[in-house]
Amino acid sequence: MAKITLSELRHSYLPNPKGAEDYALKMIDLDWEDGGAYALLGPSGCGKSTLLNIISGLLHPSEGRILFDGRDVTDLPPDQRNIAQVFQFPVIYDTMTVRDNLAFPLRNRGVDEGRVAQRVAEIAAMLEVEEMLDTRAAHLSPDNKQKISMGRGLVRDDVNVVMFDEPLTVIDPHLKWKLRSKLKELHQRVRATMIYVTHDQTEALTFADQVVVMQEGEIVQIGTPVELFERPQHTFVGHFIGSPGMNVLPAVEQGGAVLFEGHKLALEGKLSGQGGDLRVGIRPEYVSLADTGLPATVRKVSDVGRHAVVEAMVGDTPVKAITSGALPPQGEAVHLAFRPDQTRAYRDGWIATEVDT
Ligand SMILES: Nc1ncnc2c1ncn2[C@@H]1O[C@H](COP(=O)(O)OP(=O)(O)OP(=O)(O)O)[C@@H](O)[C@H]1O
Repeated sequence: MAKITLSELRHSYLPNPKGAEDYALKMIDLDWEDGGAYALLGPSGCGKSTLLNIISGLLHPSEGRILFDGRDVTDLPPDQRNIAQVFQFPVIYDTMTVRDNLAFPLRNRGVDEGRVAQRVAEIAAMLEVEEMLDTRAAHLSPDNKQKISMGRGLVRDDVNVVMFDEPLTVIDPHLKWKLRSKLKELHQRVRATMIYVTHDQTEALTFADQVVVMQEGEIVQIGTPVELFERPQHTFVGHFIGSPGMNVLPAVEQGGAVLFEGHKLALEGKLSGQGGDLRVGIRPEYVSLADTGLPATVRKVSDVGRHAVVEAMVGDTPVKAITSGALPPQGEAVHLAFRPDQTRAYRDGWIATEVDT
């Protein structure tokens, strides 16, 4: 396994790119540490596949270098990069048995049969597919085919990185959670460097120790699932992660204070920077219905099981609060309290409050 360094990477699909908008990847500087479990998370079109294809060598970046353990591999073709990849759709040989499918990547590399048998047995046990080993792959369900496809990605222990590209797309929803936690467990056992690409926050947060969040060709935050939830560095992260996402509210600055709909807000710390489009971000988990606070009118209440989401209008702006207490009826006048240590300012999307560490 290897540490993977992406240094000053940019990529444009256009022959003569001009402005930043012509780049599918704007400027990526990133280290993937050896043995880490990473997720690359972002909406459709943000550049995930472009980045993955650059790492695997299917695509040559317009600018920048890719290093594996410090060795420059930018000009190496995919077959010399020693990468295992698991795709959205199963890549297996239908006419072969499960055993031969799992053995294939090893035999292809000339691994001796004793070691092949041992490794296939280990992977089959981890994936709990031992009883299928002699079944022809054509007879497997789509879920099991994808499991075997994952097994093929994990069977070699000499690869630099295992990359998963939306591997649960074809999996039945009720089996997804099982395979998700299985993959996490597999990473803990094999300790390979793994990159899991997805647009699904639950998949990313369950699998990864570190989540790399992308938006429009840029990395907006790298952090643990807790860090992304607790202190979003960008409004996009706050909104994209969480259910519902962070409230992102219009704000104005007045004499060093931050006002939302004319009300002064207490923030987590000192306001930093200046100018730009000022917003306040607070997660619905940290907004509560209280006796005092911002006057609001309830617009909608959605009971989602263990808690409810109350949406209330403060002036012209809707604010969401997650509450488990008594639910107010629609149209009721209420007060909203914001937890100050979870209330942050953002300028042009980026965090603009400082906390003492
Ligand atoms: N072969 C291509 N030629 C031209 N533009 C492309 C090509 N592939 C991707 N793009 C553009 O590059 C940007 C990033 O696309 P990319 O496929 O990397 O995003 P993604 O995050 O992987 O999206 P998805 O989850 O839908 O695959 C998009 O604007 C896309 O339209």
